[in-house]
Amino acid sequence: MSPQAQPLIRLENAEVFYQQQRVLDEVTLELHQGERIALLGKSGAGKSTLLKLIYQHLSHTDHRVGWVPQQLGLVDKLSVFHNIYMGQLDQRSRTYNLINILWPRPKEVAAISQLLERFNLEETLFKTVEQLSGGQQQRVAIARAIYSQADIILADEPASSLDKANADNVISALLHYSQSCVIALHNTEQALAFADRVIGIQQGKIVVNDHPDNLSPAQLAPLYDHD
Ligand SMILES: Nc1ncnc2c1ncn2[C@@H]1O[C@H](COP(=O)(O)OP(=O)(O)OP(=O)(O)O)[C@@H](O)[C@H]1O
Repeated sequence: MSPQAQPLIRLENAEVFYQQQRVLDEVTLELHQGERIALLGKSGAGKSTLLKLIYQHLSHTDHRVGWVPQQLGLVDKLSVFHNIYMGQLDQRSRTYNLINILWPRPKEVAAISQLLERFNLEETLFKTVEQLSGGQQQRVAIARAIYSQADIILADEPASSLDKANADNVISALLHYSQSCVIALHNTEQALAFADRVIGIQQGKIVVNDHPDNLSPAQLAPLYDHD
């Protein structure tokens, strides 16, 4: 990345309040194309709030954002195919969408099946989301963000319901398919292994913002200390 590159977004002394309580405080941050960022901090530190703020800022740009919230945003009564297909609804004509919703075309079925294989979900293609486990649903939400061909994926603890093998697989798929991503995590080792920047939040303030080569698990441990 060239240091002169125009950032995707820049936050300067950003604050967020919920009911007069400040939950993000003086956040100054730039995100650049191509960066893989891990967001760390204990529960309630402000990770989701920061991701939502980043999402709001990106939605005012031309960049396509793949958004994987903690609640996943899937439609329970629809199939995995339909949920993932919805990731590209705005890129296709209304007629093509209608045809695929009623009679999924072999081309789209093949593309989505291939993605599902990456997540060990190939058996679930025409199951409804409500028939899947929490961890399977989490992987479907990530597959949908990838299928949407986003410039940047914002994922809020995408590996929280997964065992280590699936969690590693999900993170590596996110890295493989996304140009840029910001991933909120609780696992410091995972963050140090994949990210090219680690941002640590404590009580709404950014207290770490560095390359993993300059950080150790011991340096990140205070992020998880009790208040
Ligand atoms: N809608 C809301 N109304 C009031 N307070 C909120 C709201 N959403 C979050 N908060 C508060 O803002 C603070 C930051 O919450 P946030 O969800 O950003 O933390 P987090 O680091 O993502 O936590 P977790 O790891 O548990 O998801 C917390 O104190 C939380 O209670």
